[in-house]
Amino acid sequence: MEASTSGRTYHDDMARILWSPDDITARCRVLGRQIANDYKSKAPLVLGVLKGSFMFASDLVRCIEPCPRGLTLDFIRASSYGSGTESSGDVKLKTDLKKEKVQGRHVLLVEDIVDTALTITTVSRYLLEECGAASVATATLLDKHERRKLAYSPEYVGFVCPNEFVVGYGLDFDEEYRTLPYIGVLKPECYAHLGIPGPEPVGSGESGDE
Ligand SMILES: O=P(O)(O)OC[C@H]1O[C@H](OP(=O)(O)OP(=O)(O)O)[C@H](O)[C@@H]1O
Ligand code: HPA
Ligand SMILES: [Mg+2]
Repeated sequence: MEASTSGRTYHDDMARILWSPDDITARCRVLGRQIANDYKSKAPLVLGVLKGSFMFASDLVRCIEPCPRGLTLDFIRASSYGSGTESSGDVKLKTDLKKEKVQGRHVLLVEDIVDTALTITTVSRYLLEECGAASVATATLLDKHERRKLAYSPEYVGFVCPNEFVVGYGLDFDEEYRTLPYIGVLKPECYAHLGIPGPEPVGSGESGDE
């Protein structure tokens, strides 16, 4: 289970839950129907961006029905946050995708979150410019558009995410909390407990209340 050595669970570390498992399931169904309709005359190559997208990709693809031309699934690894709450700015890609498998394909990237958009931009450029994809679109569960460093508008968005660091349902802080079945915000003391300063508070509000 998710208990730490002290007997605490990940759930105990949550300050607020933003989206429940039911909220997420409902959005997966809506997005799956939209994607099925948009790709009905194409055979998309759905590419999950690991690790964060592992739960969303798994749930979303089961909702993409019907797909009369077929749908193939693969993954690409991209990381830039390491153990912190800010992008390092250096997006490291790891993939064993064969370029010829991507060439001429309509790629649908699946992301857990688009935040600064450095990751999705790097992955999209790689697929279009180096692999010759015919098109690249993105389905992201969360869109934290307030934090963009590069302009990017994902085609399919589950939820608009407030400007806060979120965890759960694939999203991690220092590799933890990915297994939570919902998405939420950690208690501030969790960052101190792990020996890393917490994210900048939202806005400039000195009272801490929104
Ligand atoms: O828009 P951006 O600011 O680039 O942030 C989004 C990316 O950050 C996270 O990946 P991370 O580097 O944490 O790797 P992970 O998926 O293995 O957790 C997340 O899964 C996205 O891929
Ligand atoms: O808010 C976030 N949480 C976890 N990982 C992330 N990667 C970008 N933004 C986030
Ligand atoms: Mg991460």
